[in-house]
Amino acid sequence: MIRVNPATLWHRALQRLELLPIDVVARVWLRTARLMPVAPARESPATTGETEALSFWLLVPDALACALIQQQCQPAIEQALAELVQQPVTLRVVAANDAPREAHADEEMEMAAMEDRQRITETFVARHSRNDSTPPSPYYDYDLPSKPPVHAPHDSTLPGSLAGGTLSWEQESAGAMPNRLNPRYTFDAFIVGNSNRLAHAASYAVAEAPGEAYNPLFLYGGVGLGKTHLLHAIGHKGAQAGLTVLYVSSEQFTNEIINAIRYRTTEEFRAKYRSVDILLVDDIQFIAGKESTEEEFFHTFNSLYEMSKQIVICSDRPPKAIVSLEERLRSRFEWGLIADIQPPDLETRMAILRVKADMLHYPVPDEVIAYIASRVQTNIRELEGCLNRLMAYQQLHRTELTLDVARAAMSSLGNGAREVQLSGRQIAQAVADYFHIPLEAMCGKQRDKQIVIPRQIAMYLIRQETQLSLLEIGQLFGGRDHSTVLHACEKIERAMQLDPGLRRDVVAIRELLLPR
Ligand SMILES: Nc1ncnc2c1ncn2[C@@H]1O[C@H](COP(=O)(O)OP(=O)(O)OP(=O)(O)O)[C@@H](O)[C@H]1O
Repeated sequence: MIRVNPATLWHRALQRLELLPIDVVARVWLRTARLMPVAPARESPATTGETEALSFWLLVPDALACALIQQQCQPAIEQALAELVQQPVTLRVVAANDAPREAHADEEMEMAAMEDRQRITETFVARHSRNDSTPPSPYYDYDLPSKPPVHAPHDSTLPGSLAGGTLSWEQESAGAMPNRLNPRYTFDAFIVGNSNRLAHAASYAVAEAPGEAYNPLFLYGGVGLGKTHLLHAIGHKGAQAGLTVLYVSSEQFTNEIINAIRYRTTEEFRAKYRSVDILLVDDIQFIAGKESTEEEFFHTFNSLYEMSKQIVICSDRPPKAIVSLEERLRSRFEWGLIADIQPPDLETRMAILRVKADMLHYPVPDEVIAYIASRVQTNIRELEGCLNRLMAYQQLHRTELTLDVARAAMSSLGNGAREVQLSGRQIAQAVADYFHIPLEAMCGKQRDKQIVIPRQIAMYLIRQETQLSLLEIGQLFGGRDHSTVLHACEKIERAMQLDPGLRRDVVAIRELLLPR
C-alpha cells in the first residue's frame, strides 16, 4: 500500500478517463479541474458495518463547466476514482467560486478535515527519520493499492498550502511529471509574434546550446504571457538531448530549503541542485527578501555557472525592478541575456486561438476567433479560458457557433471575459489623458502630428472596444466620414506591428480602461 495525494489521484483518474468517449469540451474542463478531499463523517464504518465512501469535491472553474461535467461524466469520474482507491466514492462537482461558501456550509466537517490534515502531517513528521530527505506531504493522503511509489508532487510544508487549495492544477500536475515539465508546453506549441520573438529566439538558442549561448537567460513579462511555457519548452528540448533538467518554482525552491534545514538534509539538497545540466526557475521575484533562500540560490547559481550549466530564470519584472533582491544576485541575473515578453498583438492572439482550437479539433469560424481576440488583450491564459468557456456554452446550448452566439456567451460569462462596456467617449478621454492633450482638440479639426496620432489611436481603440459603427465613430471626432475612420484603424493596426513603442502605448491605454 502506498500513499498518494489528491493531485496524483486526479492525474491517474484523468489517465483512465482518457480511454472513455468524453467529448472534447468536457475533457478541457476536466484537465483544469482540481480534486479536493472532504473529511469523512465522524461515525466510523466499524460501527455501521459498511465500507466507508470517500468524499471528494471536484473544483471546476465556473457554473457552466460544473453543469457540463455533471451532465456528461460524473458517474464515469466516480467510477474511475473508486477503482483507484478501491473504495466507494461520492463526488460533488463544484464551481470554484462557490467552493468557499460550500466549505463554510458545514463547519463541523471543515474542522474535522483540518484536524485530520493536521494529524496526517504530524504523523508524517513523526515518521521522518533525520536521514530521510523526503519532506512530509502537506496533503490529505490516500492509500492506493499495489502501484509503484509516487512521490509527493509538491514539497511545501508551509501552512498556506496545507489546505491544498492554493495551487493550480498545472502547478500540482507539473510536479507529478518527470522533471516537473508539462508535456503541452513545447516549442512547437508556442506561437511566435512580435511581442515574444526575442524571448522565444533566446530560449530556443539556449535549448540548442545550453550553457553556451546566454547564461543566465532571464525572461520577464506580465501574467499569462508564456514565460512558464518557454521554460518548459527549454526543459523538454534539453531532456530530449539526454541532459538532466530541473524545473522549479521559487516557492518550491524555498520550501525545499526550509525542509533541508529542518531535516538537516542540506547536503542532499545541494547535490540535487548542483548536479543538473539545466536549471529552470519560475517566478524568481518571490525569493526577494528571503535571506536564506537568496543565500542558497546564490551558491547554487555560482556553482552551476562555474560548471557552464545553463540557468534560466523567469520573473514578472526585470531584475532591476525586483525590490529587496540582494545586489549580488541582481547583478548575476544581468550577466547573460534579459528578454521581455510583451502582451501579444491582435494577429498573434488570433493565431494562438486558432492553434488552440485546432488542437482541440474544434472548428471555430474566423470571425469568432477575431472577436475573442479583440476582447481579451493582455493575458493568453485568459484568452484560452474564453475559448474553453465559449465552447462549453455552445455545447450546452447545442447551437451553431456564430458571432452572435459568441457575443451572447461572452456577455453571459461576465468577468470571465473581462468584458467592459466602454463608451466611445470614455475611450477618447483615456487617450487624450494619456497623451496629455485636451479632448476637444483631439475631437476637433487640428491636423498637427501630436493630435492626429492620438486621434487615430482613439478611433482604432473605439472600433476594437465598442460596437459603434465607423460612421458613429466619425461623428465623435467632429463628423469625419467612415473612410477616414477606417483608414485610421488600418493605419494604427499596421503601425503597431512595426513600432513597439506605439504598441506599448496602445497596451498601456487599454490597461487604463480595464476595471480596477
Ligand atoms: N505564444 C504562445 N503560444 C501558445 N500558447 C501560449 C503562448 N503564450 C502563452 N501561452 C499559453 O498561455 C498559458 C499561460 O502561459 P504561462 O503559464 O506560460 O504564462 P506565464 O507568463 O508563466 O504566467 P504567470 O506569470 O501567471 O506564471 C499557457 O497555457 C500557455 O501555453
